[in-house]
Amino acid sequence: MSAGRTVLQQNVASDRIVSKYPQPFHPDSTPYQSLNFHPKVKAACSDNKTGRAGLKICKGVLVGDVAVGKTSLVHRFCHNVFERDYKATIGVDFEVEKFSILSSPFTLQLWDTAGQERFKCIAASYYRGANVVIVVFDLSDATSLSNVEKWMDDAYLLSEASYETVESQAIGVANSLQAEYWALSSKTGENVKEFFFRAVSLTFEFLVLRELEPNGSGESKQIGSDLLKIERERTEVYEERKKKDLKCC
Ligand SMILES: Nc1nc2c(ncn2[C@@H]2O[C@H](COP(=O)(O)OP(=O)(O)OP(=O)(O)O)[C@@H](O)[C@H]2O)c(=O)[nH]1
Repeated sequence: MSAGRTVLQQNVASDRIVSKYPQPFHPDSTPYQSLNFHPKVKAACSDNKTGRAGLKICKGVLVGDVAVGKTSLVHRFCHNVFERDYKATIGVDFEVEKFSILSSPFTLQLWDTAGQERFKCIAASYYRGANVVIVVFDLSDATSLSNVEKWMDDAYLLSEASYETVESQAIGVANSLQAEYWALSSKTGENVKEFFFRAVSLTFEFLVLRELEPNGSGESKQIGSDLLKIERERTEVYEERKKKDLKCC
C-alpha cells in the first residue's frame, strides 16, 4: 500500500471504497449493461448478518504482448507511479489490493505475467482459477491488438489502422469475446482507477450472487464465469497445443 494513503478499518485505504456501481468505459464497449449492483447483492451487503457477502478474494491475471504496459498499469494503480524505462517482467509479479465494496471487504490479487514468448508457458499456469482476465494491448500498436485474439485464442487479424479505427475494432473484438474494453494510460493515470474499480466490482457482484444461489457455490454463467469460460477455453486449447508439441519452456 502506498505511503500517504489514509487507511481505514480492515486495512482498506480510503481510495479503495466502492459505494456506487462503476460504469463501463463506453456503453458500446461492454456486454455488461446493468447500471447498478444487482438488488440481491445490495440487499446481502446491507444486511450482512449472515456474513455471506464478507471476506471475498478474487484473482485477476494480466496478459498481453511484450511491453504493452501490463506492469505499468499495475504499478500506476497499486503505487501511483509510472516508469518511463522498460524493464521486462521475468515470469510473473504479484500484488494485492484491498477494497471495500458496499461496505464488504474484497481483496483483489493481481498476477502480472510476462509478455515475452519464453515465459508464456509459465504464465499459462497462473491463469487457472482466475476470476478476471485482463488482456492488455497498446493503442499505438495495432499488432498488439491483433494478438489480443491470439491471447484469447481467436483468429482475427487487423491491418494498419488509425487510433480511432483500432479503438472501434477493439470494441468489436471485446464484444465478440463477451468482454469489456477500456482505453487507459498508465503514464497519465487516466481511467486506471475507474477500470480497476469496474473490474473488481463486477467480480465481487458475481461472487456474491453465486453465493446467494440456493445451492451455495453453484456454477453461474454470468460475469466472472464468462471470463473464466474464455480462459478455460484458452487453457484447453493451450493444453491441446502443448500435447501436439509446441516449444514450451
Ligand atoms: N506513453 C505510455 N507509455 C507507457 C504506458 N504504459 C506503459 N508504457 C511504457 O511502455 C513500456 C513497457 O511497459 P511495461 O509496463 O513494462 O510493459 P509490460 O507489458 O509489463 O512488459 P512485459 O512484462 O515484459 O511483457 C515502458 O517503457 C513504459 O514506460 C502508457 O500508458 N503510456
